[in-house]
Amino acid sequence: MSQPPVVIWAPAVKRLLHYKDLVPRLEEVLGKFSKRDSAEVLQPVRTAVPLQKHNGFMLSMPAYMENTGILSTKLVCLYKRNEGSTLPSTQATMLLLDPECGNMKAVMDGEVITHMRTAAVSAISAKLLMHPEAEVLTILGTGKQALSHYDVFTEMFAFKEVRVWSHTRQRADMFCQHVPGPLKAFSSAEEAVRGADVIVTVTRSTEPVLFGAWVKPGAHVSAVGACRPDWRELDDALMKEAVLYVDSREGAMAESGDVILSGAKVFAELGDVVNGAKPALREKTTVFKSLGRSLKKDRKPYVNCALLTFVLGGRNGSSGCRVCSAGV
Ligand SMILES: NC(=O)c1ccc[n+]([C@@H]2O[C@H](COP(=O)([O-])OP(=O)(O)OC[C@H]3O[C@@H](n4cnc5c(N)ncnc54)[C@H](O)[C@@H]3O)[C@@H](O)[C@H]2O)c1
Ligand SMILES: O=C(O)[C@@H]1CCCCN1
Repeated sequence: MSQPPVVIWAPAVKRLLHYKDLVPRLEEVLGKFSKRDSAEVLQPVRTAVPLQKHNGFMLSMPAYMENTGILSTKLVCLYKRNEGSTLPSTQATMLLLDPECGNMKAVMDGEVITHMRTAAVSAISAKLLMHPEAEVLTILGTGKQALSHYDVFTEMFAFKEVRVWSHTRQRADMFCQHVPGPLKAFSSAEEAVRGADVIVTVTRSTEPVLFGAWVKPGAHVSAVGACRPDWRELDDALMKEAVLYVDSREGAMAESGDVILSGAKVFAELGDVVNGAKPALREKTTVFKSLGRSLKKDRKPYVNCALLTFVLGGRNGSSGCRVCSAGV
């Protein structure tokens, strides 16, 4: 009989997972994914179950990395919470299985993983695409993703100024009180954005919150919210003017309202840039549209929780996963 799975909850994930390890591993897997080699990263269609009664979705995101020996799935519940709700809008669990015999090796909290993975991929986009002398970072949104993006962007880059906007001034002020380091809260998104070199959009908005007319030419945008085909965070002007990078072409065409509804053309995947197959056009205005997974009804591999199991549960010789052998 197989051993019961190891349970790794949020405090342990926080202890184990560090951006300095996560960022290079994610960069490596983004590159592997863009080569479309199914022995490297195979992530079939993500299934989305609408929870109409509760205004949400349950997403099932399996992944297999044959060469690395990783089999996993992430389950995400995504809710459109009412304003003022204290419940998280995104909740996630990860299951790590042994690909040799199918037994479950670990059950992991997926919330911290989702916060950190998403922010780390945005930071990779900035590393590759922002102007090398970028000085001003603006974050639109003040939730969980805003915090993880603040953490990794300030760890990796030396911005002279960090600005934050939320759709209520109170939220922006609260965010500034809770994070260490100098931050400026703004009541107007336009004022927060004008002159910024890097802009991160991490809101639950379904309408544009960032407009091309405000964006400084040559700025880099990491657009993280709006993950449904009819949701927007960016307006048409920005989507059409900017050079568009995505995590997956298939995902962007299937899921991103910003891409689908604006008719913008994808220039490259981040993995293409990592692989040297496409250039990083730093001097242009660039948008990285982050989605993390695909709903498209095809069998193309995709990348998301595979990235995290690669980091958390990479094979350690023949003895099984690092997480289990570490006995966490
Ligand atoms: N791309 C990815 O891989 C990925 C991963 C995780 C989350 N997300 C998305 O990122 C977004 C943020 O996630 P989170 O976990 O930080 O959520 P959260 O609920 O913690 O924070 C959301 C923020 O959006 C703000 N907001 C809500 N409605 C708004 C509106 N109409 N206009 C402007 N701001 C509004 C809230 O005040 C809050 O600051 C969500 O859309 C989520 O689905 C994307
Ligand atoms: O890839 C993810 O994990 C997230 C979950 C929430 C919606 C957007 N994508």
